[in-house]
Amino acid sequence: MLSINNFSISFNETKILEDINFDVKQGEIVTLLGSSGCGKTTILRAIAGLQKEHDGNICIGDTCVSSKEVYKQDREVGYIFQDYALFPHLNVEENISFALDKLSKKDRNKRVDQLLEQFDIIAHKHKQIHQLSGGQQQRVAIARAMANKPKILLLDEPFANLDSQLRYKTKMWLKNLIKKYNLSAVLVTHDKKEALSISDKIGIIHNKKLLQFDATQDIYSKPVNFYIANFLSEINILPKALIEKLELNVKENQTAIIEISKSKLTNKNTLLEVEIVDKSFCGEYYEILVKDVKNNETDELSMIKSTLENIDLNEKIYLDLKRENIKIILK
Ligand SMILES: Nc1ncnc2c1ncn2[C@@H]1O[C@H](COP(=O)(O)OP(=O)(O)OP(=O)(O)O)[C@@H](O)[C@H]1O
Repeated sequence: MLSINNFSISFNETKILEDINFDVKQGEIVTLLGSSGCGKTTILRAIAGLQKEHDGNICIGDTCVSSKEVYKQDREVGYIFQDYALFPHLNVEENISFALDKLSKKDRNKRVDQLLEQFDIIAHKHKQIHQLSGGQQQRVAIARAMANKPKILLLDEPFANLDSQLRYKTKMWLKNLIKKYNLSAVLVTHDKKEALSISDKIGIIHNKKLLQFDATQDIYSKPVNFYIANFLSEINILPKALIEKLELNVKENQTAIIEISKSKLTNKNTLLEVEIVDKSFCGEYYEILVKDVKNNETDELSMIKSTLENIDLNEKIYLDLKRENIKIILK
């Protein structure tokens, strides 16, 4: 449905994105994830035809366009902006009608009422935008983006302005909407939990490049490098002493990692006895400074993040790290 090919872009001679390639199939939700300023919105704007100067091409269905070639109206794309971009001087009905200027007045009114019903905002039809809650404003923005029955929805940080309760509900609602109408959606966010919970596929952008683009489960379980692993999950980097003790084959350009949730301490003997030297509470886990008690020759301390659940601190304490949970990946 949507294909981004060799997409590169510079602003004021500074390269922002380089050779980006990915596809979005019909019915698929793809999330572009990356830190602030990495170029996520720029990709959405280019897909919508709002950012015309770029290299490479963008294909929607069978139509491939490079810079400047096709007007955005032809692209069958609905764009939901981060700040919703509703017109403050128009009411709800007028905001949605605005997107339907090609229809007759009668058809326009009919379609607006249909959308207001569909998005459960009919009661707010005549309200001004400032009279709506954040969640209601978002529904108006989505109704406006859906007005022309687009094939592709572009969503820029769609949950950023909602509180956590509403965020969860809206996420599920939006996911169902996209699936029900078999749309393709590209969503951008810097929130990894959001990305993991809504997406079929995730692309991670860093240092101008799309580092990895994969199905959500795959990118989470098989990150190609440390940046991605660290971005998507809470991990421990195994200290050198532990790598040696576990006889792991870790090359110069590699690092060994394990998720915090799989980094356990136990009172059962695992042969990796440690002494807790210090601990700091960090909410979901503790940062624990441990010393290898078996190795008297070294005073080296290692930091491990773990919970202290089911641990008797007065007994001998051991690290419990299952080999199959340790990943060796590129630095
Ligand atoms: N029209 C423009 N002219 C010059 N620089 C621009 C323009 N648009 C974007 N940029 C720059 O390109 C970079 C990427 O911006 P973009 O908005 O795509 O990032 P982002 O990943 O969406 O960030 P955020 O998560 O903070 O919204 C930024 O450094 C930004 O300042």
